[in-house]
Amino acid sequence: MALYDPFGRSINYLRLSVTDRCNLRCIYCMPAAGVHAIKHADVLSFEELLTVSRAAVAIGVEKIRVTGGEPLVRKGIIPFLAELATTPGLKRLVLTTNGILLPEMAAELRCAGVESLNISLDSLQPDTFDSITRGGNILKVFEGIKAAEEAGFKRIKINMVVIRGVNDHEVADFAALTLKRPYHVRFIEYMPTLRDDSWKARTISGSEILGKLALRYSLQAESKAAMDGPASYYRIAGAAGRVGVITPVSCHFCNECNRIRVTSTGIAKSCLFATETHDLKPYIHAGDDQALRDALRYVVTTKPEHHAIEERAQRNMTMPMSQVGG
Ligand SMILES: Nc1nc2c(ncn2[C@@H]2O[C@H](COP(=O)(O)OP(=O)(O)OP(=O)(O)O)[C@@H](O)[C@H]2O)c(=O)[nH]1
Ligand SMILES: C[S@@+](CC[C@H](N)C(=O)[O-])C[C@H]1O[C@@H](n2cnc3c(N)ncnc32)[C@H](O)[C@@H]1O
Ligand code: SF4
Ligand code: SF4
Repeated sequence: MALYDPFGRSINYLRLSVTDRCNLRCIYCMPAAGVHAIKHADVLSFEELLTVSRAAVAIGVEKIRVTGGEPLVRKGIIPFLAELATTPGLKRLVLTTNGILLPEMAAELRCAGVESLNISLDSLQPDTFDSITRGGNILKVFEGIKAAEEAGFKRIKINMVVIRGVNDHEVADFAALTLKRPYHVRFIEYMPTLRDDSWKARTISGSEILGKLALRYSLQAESKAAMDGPASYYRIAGAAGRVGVITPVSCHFCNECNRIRVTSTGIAKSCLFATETHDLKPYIHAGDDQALRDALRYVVTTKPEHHAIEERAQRNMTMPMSQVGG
């Protein structure tokens, strides 16, 4: 069953946040003091998350990306993923993680039926990584990537949020990772989701990033596969992997948006930046699957044509990504 929004976009992708908690505190995602943790009682149980997922698949979702917070810190995540993977009609189950817990969990994730991993890594230098994540141990992420490869994950995507003056000098080094390994290294434009009066100076556009890479490498544009997310991809001549840019700020992809979001508290959002939210809990708690499906269909009808990042930033509207799922 195909699901379309009012702008004719096919909606087949759900980003499901399973927790707001995290073992890191990245400077662009959470305030220094962290965010007020949501009470356990307000977080959907795994059974409830499965109910939402099944309803989404029943109305046309074919791909679910599990995210957070850090999805791997939630106790019981592996059996949950194994159950989710068996949802009839679900074609692809994927997960986004900061990689810290992958050394011990990569093999279990693979066995549970997760098809591919997106791993966030914003620096290759221990000190810079430590200051971006406020204390993270980069060696765990390196080990995690290795463990994911050993576990048989074929398509490992590495996400780097590029921030001017912080890590932009590492862009070419990240691209070099694709020369020998089949990684997809994606450069993400920094979005002002927390209060940041100098965000425009700190955000580096996808085209500037590609310009930097073109100084060192010859890049060939690559086509996208069905159900792919927002990245545009390129290959350095002869490289095993590819590089990509995700340009939420310069807004090159809202016209092909294919997704809705549900948070760990059962709040559905039609857009990452939507101010209107839809509480699914009443339908989940009532055990009314038909009403839940109708509510999700309604969310799709409220999808905006594009985001309003600038207006939000001007009005100092903040949104820790750890609560929405990125
Ligand atoms: N504005 C906007 N940014 C998004 C959206 N989806 C993903 N992003 C950005 O892209 C980052 C990386 O997202 P991922 O979790 O790796 O997922 P993805 O790139 O959508 O997924 P795949 O292409 O399926 O691998 C997010 O953290 C956001 O910064 C979206 O719908 N809107
Ligand atoms: C919110 S995290 C959740 C999953 C997991 N904890 C991780 O870091 O991969 C998902 C993605 O959001 C991205 N993100 C968070 N805040 C962002 C911002 N202000 N601008 C751009 N990307 C952001 C992160 O880099 C990460 O790739
Ligand atoms: S980006 Fe991911 S790892 Fe970093 S603080 Fe946010 S949720 Fe945690
Ligand atoms: S900003 Fe909103 S409309 Fe644009 S791609 Fe993201 S979720 Fe879709």
